Amino acid sequence: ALTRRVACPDGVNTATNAACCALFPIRDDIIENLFHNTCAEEAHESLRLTFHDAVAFSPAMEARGEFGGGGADGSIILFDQVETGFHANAGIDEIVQLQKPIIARHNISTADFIQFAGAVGLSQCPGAPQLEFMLGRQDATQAAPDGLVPEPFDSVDSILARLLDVGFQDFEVVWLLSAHTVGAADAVDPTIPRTPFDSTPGVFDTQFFIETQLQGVSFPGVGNEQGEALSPIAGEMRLESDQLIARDQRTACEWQSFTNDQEKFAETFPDVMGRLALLGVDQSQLVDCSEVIPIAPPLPADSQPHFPAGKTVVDVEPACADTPFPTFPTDPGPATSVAPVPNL
Ligand code: HEM
Ligand SMILES: [Ca+2]
Ligand SMILES: [Mn+2]
Repeated sequence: ALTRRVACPDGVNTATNAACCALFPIRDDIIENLFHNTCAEEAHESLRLTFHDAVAFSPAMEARGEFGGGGADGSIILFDQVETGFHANAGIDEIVQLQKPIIARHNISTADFIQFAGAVGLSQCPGAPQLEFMLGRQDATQAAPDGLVPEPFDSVDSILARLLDVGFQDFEVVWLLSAHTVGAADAVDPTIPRTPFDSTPGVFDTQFFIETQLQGVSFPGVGNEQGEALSPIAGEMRLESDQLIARDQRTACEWQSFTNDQEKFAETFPDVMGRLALLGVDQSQLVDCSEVIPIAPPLPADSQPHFPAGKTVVDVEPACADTPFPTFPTDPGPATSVAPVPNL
């Protein structure tokens, strides 16, 4: 069936719902002036911000009669004096300060902007699936309580329980952690800002799942910081939580299943990110504006799942009892060393 589209006042775009027209100039503004058309620090931090705003929501606390946070309600920016001080939000003040003036120059709720910017930011990353964007969140009237955002030194039990509280099963936590394929750490070891979680932090590929299954051999900086595990290659950071979730019996097979399955991202990541973006949100008035989210470029033509140079299957610590670890070609050349993510 043909979908009736309305012409937007900008004379350029059309939309299935007129309410979505307002998003085109915001999208173009942030692609140009926040992300600089690149999947780098600002796009990565904007994706992380969607999680830290939304996951601060606890039905378990509400059931005990306590305020459990408002979820995807913009509180992390609206009450940034409180929430950027939480230990789990270390370093998030930088993207908050970059997003604030952009929100001020557009007519959009802070809650919507955070989720919108995360989805648009991800579209800058080759290989990423298109995320849904629903418009119409109400802004927070108070800060979220501390203690709801998982930390990299938390136990697997605690991380899985926290995410189950907001509706995610064990295997869906693995789906969510695909985000770390475009990520780096600034605060885990502050002497080495923007140290990536995989060798391809500018690309939404499966390398994160392959490389986290390699035996860790060294620390990239000072070493052995809280929440840090040994990493397999120079310049790469491994979070203790990623190390443990990759090896836990509840999650290891799901983790391994991503190593050679780029297509799997298309059906899994939008599902869990779409639900994350609606935590705590009154869904009765929302408008689907997913059409405004760009389609990410494809992976580079020569890109294929691989072991980093110097690594082979003997370096793998397989953790899935059901299925052998897949084999991959080893990149040629001297041992891979990863450069910090650019800060634009
Ligand atoms: C479930 C447990 C999780 C833990 C313990 C965790 C922990 C962390 C930590 C410690 C960092 C580094 C922060 C820094 O030092 O700058 C990080 C980065 C990041 N996280 Fe997570 N994370 C989790 C889940 C998620 C989820 C569900 C998302 C989905 C959006 C996500 C997205 C990101 C991104 C995109 C970055 C990179 C930010 C950048 O490169 O600047 N994380 N995470
Ligand atoms: Ca990657
Ligand atoms: Mn960062």
